Amino acid sequence: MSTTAPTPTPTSPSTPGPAPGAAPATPVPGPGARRLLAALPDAVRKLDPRVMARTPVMFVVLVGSVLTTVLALRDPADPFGWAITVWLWLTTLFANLAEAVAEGRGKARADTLRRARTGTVARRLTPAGTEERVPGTGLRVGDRVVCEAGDVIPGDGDVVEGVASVDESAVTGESAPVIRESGGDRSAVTGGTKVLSDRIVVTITARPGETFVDRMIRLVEGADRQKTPNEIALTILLASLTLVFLLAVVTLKPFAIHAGADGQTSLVVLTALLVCLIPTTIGALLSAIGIAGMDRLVRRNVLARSGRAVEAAGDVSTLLLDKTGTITLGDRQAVAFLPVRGTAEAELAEAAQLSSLADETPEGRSIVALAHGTYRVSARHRDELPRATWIAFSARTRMSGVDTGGRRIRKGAAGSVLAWVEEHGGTVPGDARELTDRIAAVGGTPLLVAVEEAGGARVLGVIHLKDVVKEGMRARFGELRRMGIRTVMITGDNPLTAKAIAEEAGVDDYLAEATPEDKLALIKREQAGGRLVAMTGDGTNDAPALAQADVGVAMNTGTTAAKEAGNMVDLDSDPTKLIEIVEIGKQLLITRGALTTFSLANDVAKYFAVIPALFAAAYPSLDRLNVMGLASPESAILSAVVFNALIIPALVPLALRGVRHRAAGADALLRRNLGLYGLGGLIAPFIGIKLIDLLLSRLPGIG
Ligand SMILES: Nc1ncnc2c1ncn2[C@@H]1O[C@H](COP(=O)(O)OP(=O)(O)OP(=O)(O)O)[C@@H](O)[C@H]1O
Ligand SMILES: [K+]
Ligand SMILES: [Mg+2]
Repeated sequence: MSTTAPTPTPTSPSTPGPAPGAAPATPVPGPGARRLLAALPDAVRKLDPRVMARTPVMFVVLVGSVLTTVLALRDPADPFGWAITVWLWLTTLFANLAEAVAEGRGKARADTLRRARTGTVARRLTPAGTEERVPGTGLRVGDRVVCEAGDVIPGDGDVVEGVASVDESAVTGESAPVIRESGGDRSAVTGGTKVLSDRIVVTITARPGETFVDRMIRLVEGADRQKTPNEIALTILLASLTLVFLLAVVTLKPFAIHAGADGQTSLVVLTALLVCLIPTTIGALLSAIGIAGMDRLVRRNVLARSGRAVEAAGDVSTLLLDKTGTITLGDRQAVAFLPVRGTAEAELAEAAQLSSLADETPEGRSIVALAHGTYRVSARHRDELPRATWIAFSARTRMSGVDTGGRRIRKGAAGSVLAWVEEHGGTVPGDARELTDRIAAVGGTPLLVAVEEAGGARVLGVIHLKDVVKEGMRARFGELRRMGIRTVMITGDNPLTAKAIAEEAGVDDYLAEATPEDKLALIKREQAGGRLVAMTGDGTNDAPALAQADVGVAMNTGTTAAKEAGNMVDLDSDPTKLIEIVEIGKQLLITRGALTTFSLANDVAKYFAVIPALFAAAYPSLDRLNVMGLASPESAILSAVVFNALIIPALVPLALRGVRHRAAGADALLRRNLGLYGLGGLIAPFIGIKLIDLLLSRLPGIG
């Protein structure tokens, strides 16, 4: 992980982090009776017709329950009517219970997060530069606050001054401290986390009540949950099927009367038949499946802002990653100054230091440290040069530097600095290329240093910035390949460095010298080909691309801009987390597909129980359909209703856990699961209904 301080052993990227705030020793309670019981009050509350109306299938069951209740009250001596009534109410309740249990997990997590939000006192800087103490809730966007060792950071913001190690475990559950610093791609801090060492100044970027933790709480509680386009489509399909069955059952009514059943019984029976035929199983489990998918992500320390992004992850075919900080540790440190022939090492080191005095990026700071520490250049401070013009680094110019005392010094990407030298009438020494290529070939980033003074412009030499590929990348990218996902590294760095890192990390392809616009264009091009694109990044220059991608995963270590732009944030800042995200997305799609198939197949079997029972008296030949040999018409119908109700809680664990699958193409998985769950759905009711019938036929009044 890019942010883990060296002292404690960092967790390997493949280990999912513990749940936010979860005590590591306590086992997570299973889907036991306790959880069901805890969810019961919520399930009852969800009987509100306005809530039920969001799931048309279950709304029909609710109406059916009310109807049979009225009928049972009119004929209180009929045990059959009461039995059907009770089981229809249970069907409705079980559906609500499924959703309530799924939501229950998030509620527990929200409670632990709320504790991270307890009131803090902020040390706000006044315009005069003094400190004043204000409550954390009184902060406004743009306020600057000071945080020192031991302080809890009072709100979300960006570090504008200093470096500090921060304990973010209150939010991420990860106990290893992380580095937060101004200038680079690791500048964002989260309110509620704790500074462990040093002093930083933070500019507040979020209003109280709209912080990251606030949003996280709303998210895990499902308060902002909206149906995804896929869920809406499936809900419409289920509603249409329900309507078709409703019409079919209504047209059965004259036949039923003709068959000799008296009007009242036939109404109960027809209601029972309708509930058996409509897709209640999937109707009951649909929202629980979606909630469980989001929850699985949260447990892997990924926050998804929309269910739609989770679904898209299941279909992603291209993954774009930025290099620095995502594939590499991102702590680009200067390790050597290499002068061109005819230039003294000391002159290069001095110029490199001077050009970096105001460069707040990690690269800039490391250059100053190297010049002073290893090359013995005497220490300077920017305040000694009040008349200097400092040129800040930007991803577009790829250069930074200073104009001072008649000298202009620039350092930056080779292409940019060479262009600058030529523009100012200088010539490029023959060995400049040689030096940059030598650094790039080993995966380092060369920064060319050049100066322009009275004598003209010239290249002084090269700074070697070293970066390290994160551990285990190659194996994880191999895994993505097996899932059918192409990985492309995009970097602002030069093609040679990009090639070296791409080969070492094992990505399929790379794009070098990419500007933010290039990154965006690449995503649009992939999408135009009908592919769903995921992007992981951390920098402000990644933000447009993160926003455009179907799945934009921002590293938690990254800048606020990146985190705002993406639709997911990985609290562990592990770029290969996408493997898990894709798996969870696939699992969500497959689970929904499998349970829909099961549900539809499952209803077919109930024809064989209910239809023969309904018409047994009038059309004895229909008894051939009674393949299950059910005891009596009443017992057959009740058995079907009971099975229809019980299958819901029986499938809740599967809906919450998700259907297991291996790394394979989505099509193959889908086909396999359709076969399995279609067949299972067809067979299960025959066995289940027969067993229930055997039990029921022993009860008085039914058998
Ligand atoms: N502080 C700096 N001063 C001058 N030049 C720099 C500085 N930092 C980086 N560069 C140069 O600018 C190039 C682009 O840097 P930048 O950080 O924008 O890349 P990036 O697009 O974020 O890369 P990646 O996508 O790999 O994270 C670098 O390859 C380097 O040559
Ligand atoms: K059903
Ligand atoms: Mg970057």
